[in-house]
Amino acid sequence: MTRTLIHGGLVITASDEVHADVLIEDGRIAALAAPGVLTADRTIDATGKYVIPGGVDAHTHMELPFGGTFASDTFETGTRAAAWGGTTTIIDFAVQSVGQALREGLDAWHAKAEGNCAIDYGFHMIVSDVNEDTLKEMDLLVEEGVTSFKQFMAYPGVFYSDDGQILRAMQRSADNGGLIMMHAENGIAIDVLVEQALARGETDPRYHGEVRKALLEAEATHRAIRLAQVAGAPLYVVHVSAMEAVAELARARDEGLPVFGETCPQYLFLSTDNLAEPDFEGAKYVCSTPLRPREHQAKLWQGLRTNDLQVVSTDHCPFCFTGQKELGRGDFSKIPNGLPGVENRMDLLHQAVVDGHISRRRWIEIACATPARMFGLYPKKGTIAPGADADVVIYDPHTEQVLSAETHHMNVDYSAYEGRRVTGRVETVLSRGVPVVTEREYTGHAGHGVFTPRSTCQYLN
Ligand SMILES: NC(=O)NCCC(=O)O
Ligand SMILES: [Zn+2]
Ligand SMILES: [Zn+2]
Repeated sequence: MTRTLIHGGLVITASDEVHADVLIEDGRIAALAAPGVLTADRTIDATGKYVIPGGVDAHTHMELPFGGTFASDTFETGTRAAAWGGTTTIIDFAVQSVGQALREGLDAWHAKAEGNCAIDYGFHMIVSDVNEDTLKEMDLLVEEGVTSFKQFMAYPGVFYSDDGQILRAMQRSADNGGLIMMHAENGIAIDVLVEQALARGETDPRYHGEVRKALLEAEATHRAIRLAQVAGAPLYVVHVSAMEAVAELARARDEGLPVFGETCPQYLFLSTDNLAEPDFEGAKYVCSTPLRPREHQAKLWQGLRTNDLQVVSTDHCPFCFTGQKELGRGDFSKIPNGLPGVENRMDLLHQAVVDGHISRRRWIEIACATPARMFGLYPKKGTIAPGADADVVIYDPHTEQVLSAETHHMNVDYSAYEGRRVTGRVETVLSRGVPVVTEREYTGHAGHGVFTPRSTCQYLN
């Protein structure tokens, strides 16, 4: 059994910052000790670097079918890119199509992922068809480690659930311990506004942002919160972008309700200015919930600082500009929804530390520890402590890099952050003690990553 020592770095977790050596044995963290005390067969020098837990990205969509095409990252390319960006666990969304059993959808996602992943992975289950059978299946999924379920108040005719279906799923999750994750936008009202905009000849990407109004995100967020309250269930609202939705979450949390919110780097760093880029370039930034005017960003940062928002995930859902985003030329509603970002999250959030939006420990909390706790993976994932999986990143906080499609590893022909200069860079990544990225060379392989069953949300126990 090889013993590896990470020597001389600043170990940062959600709760501590300490100069310590980290001993790894048998894929797990064996000990932390004062520098120089421990010895091992192999030593990684982390002098002047941060030693942080591998990122936990709780919201990805590899190979998602959407709008007549598929998200362009496979589990192989997407998890490799995640590793390059310092993320060592993803939780992807298996899809139940209408008329299908949950089991069928989940098995299909296992088949896509198994043997192909560079890093560990889990699944949430998208529930598109709430009926008696589906509700019973939810209990079984919780038992096998798929403990969270996404429902959509948007996309009528595709993923959409009405309020009755949502309430029934929430009641079930209140019983079986599952966590409902909500895409909170009033999709019925949005579809009316889409039709009216197109009838006026408003077809450019920027109209995607105009019809998907902040008030319709806030209204749906409020409705989801109250439905969860009636059901006696906890609630996690995904990809929050509107400040009015943050206010709904803050109010509910002040009332003591177990509601949680996630935002994404695109809402913190990009805006409707990007959606308005000419020559159809705005299509690169079409996602739902949509990018908002800049003034929303300050409220999202504030929400992250005050813990009204708890998690930053990517909602990584890449579509190439050529051939995929282009499906919506002349009709913004046909642009496949989603942005690439699984490789960029840890760096962008480190830049937020540099810019003074959050502290170093909060960086690790929102990107590693809290998503692990929220989705039942802690302390196996999300921290550096004896017994935890040795998912560790050596992070160079000083080197500058320029984000670009020329250099990224995601299987997509553009970067949403093209040309952006950030300070900090992943140097080495270990997944269960195995080097996946070694001094900026890829040393991982497809099939190293394994399905990781999860317990229920650890904020409710
Ligand atoms: N977010 C987005 O635009 N695409 C992925 C699907 C979803 O999360 O709603
Ligand atoms: Zn969504
Ligand atoms: Zn998503």
